[in-house]
Formats: sequence, C-alpha cells, structure tokens
Amino acid sequence: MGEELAILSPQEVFEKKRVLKNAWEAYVSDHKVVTGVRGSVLESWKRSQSFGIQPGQRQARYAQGVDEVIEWRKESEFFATAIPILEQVYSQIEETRHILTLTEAHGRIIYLRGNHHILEKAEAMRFTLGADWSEQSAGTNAIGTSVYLKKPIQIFSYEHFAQGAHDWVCSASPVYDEHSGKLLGIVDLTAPHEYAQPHTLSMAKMIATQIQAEYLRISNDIRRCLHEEYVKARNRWPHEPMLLFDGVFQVIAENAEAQAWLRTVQPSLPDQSVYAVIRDALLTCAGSECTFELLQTGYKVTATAIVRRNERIGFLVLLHPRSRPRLGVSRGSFEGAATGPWVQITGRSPAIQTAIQRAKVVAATNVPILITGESGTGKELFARAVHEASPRRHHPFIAVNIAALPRELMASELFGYEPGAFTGAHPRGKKGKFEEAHGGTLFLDEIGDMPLDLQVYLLRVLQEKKVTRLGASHAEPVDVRIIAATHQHLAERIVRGAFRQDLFYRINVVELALPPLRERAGDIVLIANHFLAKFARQYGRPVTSFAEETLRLFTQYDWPGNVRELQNAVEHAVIFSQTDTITRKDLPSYLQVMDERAKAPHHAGAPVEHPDPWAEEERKLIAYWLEKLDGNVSEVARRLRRSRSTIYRKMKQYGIDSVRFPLID
Ligand SMILES: Nc1ncnc2c1ncn2[C@@H]1O[C@H](COP(=O)(O)OP(=O)(O)OP(=O)(O)O)[C@@H](O)[C@H]1O
Repeated sequence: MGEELAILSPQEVFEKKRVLKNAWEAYVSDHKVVTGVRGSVLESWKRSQSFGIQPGQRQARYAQGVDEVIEWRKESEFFATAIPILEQVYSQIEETRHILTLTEAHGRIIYLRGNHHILEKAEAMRFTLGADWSEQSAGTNAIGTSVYLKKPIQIFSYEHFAQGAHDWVCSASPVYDEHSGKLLGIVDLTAPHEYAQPHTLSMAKMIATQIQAEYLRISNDIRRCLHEEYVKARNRWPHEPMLLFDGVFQVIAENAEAQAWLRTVQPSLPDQSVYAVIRDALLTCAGSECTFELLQTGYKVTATAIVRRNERIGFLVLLHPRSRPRLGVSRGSFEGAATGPWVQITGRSPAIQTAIQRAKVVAATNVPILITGESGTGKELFARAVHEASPRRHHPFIAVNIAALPRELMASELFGYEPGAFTGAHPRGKKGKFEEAHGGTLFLDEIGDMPLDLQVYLLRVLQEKKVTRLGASHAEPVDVRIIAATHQHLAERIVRGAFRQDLFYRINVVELALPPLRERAGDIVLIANHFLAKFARQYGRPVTSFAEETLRLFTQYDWPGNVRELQNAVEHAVIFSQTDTITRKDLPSYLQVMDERAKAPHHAGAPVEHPDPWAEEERKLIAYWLEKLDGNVSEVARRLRRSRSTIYRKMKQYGIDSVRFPLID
C-alpha cells in the first residue's frame, strides 16, 4: 500500500512537494542517484527517458480525434458497462475539484468529467478526451504508470516526469476482464496538487472494482444464457455440426462435428476462413432467424439469434448438407436481402448499402440508434424501416420533430400532462408521445434542438424507463425504443455545452450516417427513376423516361435539399410533362436555370443578360423556396443550408419582398 500512495496525509503536501522538487531537479540536471523518491517512480522516470520524454515537456504527446473516440466507444462493451457507474460517481464528486477519467487499455482517455475551470486548466497539459496518457506519450503519471505496472498508483506533483503535470496529483486503478485477465482500462481521479490526499486512491480503486464486478456480472450472465441455448440445441440435434457465436461475432463454442466439418470444407474455400464467411453473413442477418448457403461447400447454414432482455447477444449456427453442391453466390432465403421495409430505400452507393446493412443488424435488437445526415437524406425513412423490421412493428411508430415544437409545449407533448396541470390544458389531461409510442418506436427528429433542461428529463425517462406526466405524482412504466436523428454535429454541441454528454451516450449506441446526395452521385439517377415510376403511377401519367440533358443536369446539381428536393423536382416534372420524356422545361424553374449555368462555359463570349448569372440564380432559388414554403425563412435557410440571417441579407440584396414574393419565371 505504501508504494502505491504518494501522500499519507494532506498536511504533508507542501513539504513533500519541496523534497520531490529537489529530487526531480537533481535527477534531470545530472542524472544523479536521488533519494526521497519511491522506487516505482524512479523506475518510471527511467522508462520515461527511454521513451524520449523531455523533462520540460508540457503536454501529452499524442491524441486521437474526439470523433474517433466516439466511434470506438460505440463498439465498446467496457465503456457501456462503465458509463452509468462513472456518471453516478461523478454526480457525487462534482464539487470536489477532481476530474474523473476512464481510459482504454493503452491509457487513451475515453471519458472525462470535471468542473469547467479545472478541465480548462487540465487542457493545458492536454488532459482531454482522446489524449494518450501512457508513459510513452506523457511520461510518469498515474494512468500510464498504472497501465505499465498493472497496479493502482498515485502520482503527486514532481513525481510526474514531465514538467507540464507538476501542479497535479492523480490516482489511478486498473480494471480487468476477469475471464481473460486482459486489462480493460484505467479509472483515474486527477486534481490540482494542493488537493492531494490518500483517500482518493481508495476511491479510484473502489470505482474500478465496481466497474470490474459489473463487467463480470454482465459477461457471466450473457455467457450463461448463450451456453444454455447451446446445450439445449446440442441435446436436440446431437449429430449436427454446431457453432456458437457471441454478440461480437466470435465463435465461443463448437462441437466435435463442427470441427470435423471445418476440416472437410475449409479446402473448398482456400482464400478465406469459413468461419469468417459465416460471420459476415451473420452481420447482415436482420431477423430472429436466417438461412443462407455456403455455396462452394454444399452446406446450408441456419442461424438463430439468441436474445436476452430484448438484445441480441449471439447466434446459434447449425450446418446442414445440401443435396448437391452448386457454384456461384446465393442468398437464397436469406432474410438480409432487400425485401420488406428495406425495398423503399433506393441506392447502391457503398455509404447507403453500409447504412442499410447496419440498420438491418440492429433492427432486431432494442438498441437506441442515432441517425445523422443533412435534411432530406432519408433519416425518417430509415427510422421507419428499422421499426418495420423490428419485433415492435405491430406497435406504433411515433415521429416527433423537436425543432418544430414550440419550446413551451415541448415537455407536455413529449411527456403528457395530468388534468389541470396548467392553464389552457385539456381538462382530461393528455398522453405524451412516450406513452403513445408504448411497445413501439419513438422517433425524435432534430434531437440536437432539445433545450438542456428537457434533455435532463429525457435522460431520466430513458434510464428509468418510466415517464411522469406534468403535474402527476407517480411515474408510469413505458417500453419504447428510441431512434433519434440530427443534422447537427452533436459532439461539437457537447463541447459547447449545448448537449449533454450522458444523453448522447444513451441515444448514440449505434450511429447510421447518411451522406448528402451530392456525395453519392451514382444514386441520383437511380432515385430519380424510382420517383419517376412512383409519381407516373400516382398521377396516372404516361411518363416513362428522362431526356439525357435532364439526367445530366441532375448529376451536375448540388441538391442542397437532398433526396427530398430530388423527389419534389421529379414530382413537379411528372405533373407538368407534355410527353413521355421529361425534359428541362418540365422541371421547376430554378432547376432550369441550373442548366444555363452548366452550359455557360460553352457560350463564352455570348451576350449575358444579367450582369451576374450566379446571383440571379441564387435570387431565383431563394424566391422559389420562399414561395414554396409560404415564406418560412427558417425552413428556407435549413433547405439551402444557410443561416437565417444570410437569407434575410440576400432577400434584401435581391429586393425580394418578405411579404409578397415575386413570381419566378
Ligand atoms: N434512399 C431513398 N430512397 C427513396 N426515397 C428516399 C430515400 N431517401 C429519402 N427518400 C425520400 O425523401 C424524402 C425525405 O426523406 P426523410 O424525410 O426520411 O429525410 P430526413 O433526413 O428525415 O429529412 P429532415 O431532416 O428534413 O426531416 C422522403 O419522402 C423519403 O421517402
């Protein structure tokens, strides 16, 4: 214990600092053998030097981007287990000027909570999300030294090898996976050095123990559940080759028949592992069961999802011989094919296909999804498809656009209210959207626009799975799957303090990122044809194709309103088309102007009517949307991806009357 602690009582802080300062200066100036420093610290100083750390170094050397950390966290079982415990602890130590940190196994910070002023101060030594606090990056410090020693340790002031950390004290304790003995990460408490005291290390140890126990409990529970299903299946089909996959698609059990089977079939797939082929197919398995063929092997695979508390935790895989082997690729009865709700999503671009595959995998589970993408990229379409492909499909899908709700009605709309809860309320009270969506899916569009106080309320509902109507004294249980969507960069809003980090983790277990249409040019013609067929049918018009120039214009245009804008353009064209082919003049006028722009370079020297064709084009575009959206400037700004003030400025510049809009040609 003595070796772990830097400080035995708060009274010795200043004297200790003086002694350590002398020792550090003696060591770094002429590498003297020094006294007054713990052996473990001295060893770490030597290691720091061997890693090339300079004593005068002010910051950790390496850092990962926040986005990468967020991506990493989504995949991490360890992080998901630790987060509720850390948040609970943090709420108790918020006022103590300590920063609570979790790192992954190499010492990179994946969680960081602390008082705003202290965090700002710590930023100077790059104690930030994504920063690497291993000894290789930051020299002796509690996190890095604990990673190295695989033991808890406190590091105080001048015990830090690099000067940038001399004003700090940190206490770190490792967390292990008890099954594999692997280090999962480090819990650390950091504070200005004058707050040093021995108890902090005990606290870090307690938090680490709690996370480790919870991680063990969950993984034991999951393993038990997986093995029970496996044993049942073995009793039922004793002679079939059988594999058990866990939730991260690793094989965790296989019977002797499967091992023998593998030896026979592996040679027929010389370039890849048979298990990897099965795993890839499982990744796209959306339902509770899927079957597919391993063509070259002549075997059929049946995979059954193993579900615990509504979450898919693994797969039981059975292998049956087919009557005769075939060559080629077949997805046969595989549920992952584009059937059911997924057919409505048109697009072959890799980005859309990846989003569809990910959506299929998570549809069967209950995990919250965050769909990101610009307006009109298909966020709601995806949310509905996930709902339709999920076991909740027979229950309601309720969509709420947070940005469209007036601030004062938001709470009552979402959570409902009791009779007489406020003036003007309905006398019988009202169900909120959570209650309406009970058993089904609640789609919270534009979640980034939710005010902070309601974010707290929402978080509580999500954690407790209960909702309290405004004015009610008791909470009602609700069973709702949340799919949230945003066109904003939530990580940035967190940094600016406009979005709660804990709510972000809750809703962003899986992210589906939908790219803007201009970044998937290959999909434009495909989607245009899809809408052409749809609207021709809907309006009973004999329109069957696009003229070549129309398609060229479509692929050259930027589509700020994405698929929605393309849909509107094709609908307009189908209604106004004179023949069976859509030409430029059938399109909305602002798009016809776009065509002029495309042609402009070929007409060099030709008289130009308007002094600035680009400005004219912009004027028409703004006027078009103002007219179409009944003068809703906010909505126009959103469609055109500009700020409201820019739209007002442009309206003034182009003389567009905000009350009566000029007709466009
Ligand atoms: N890949 C696609 N295939 C077919 N239709 C699509 C596709 N993507 C979007 N759409 C259609 O485009 C329109 C806009 O899509 P949706 O409402 O889902 O976008 P959104 O991202 O939720 O927009 P907003 O953020 O403005 O609410 C819808 O009519 C939808 O059906």
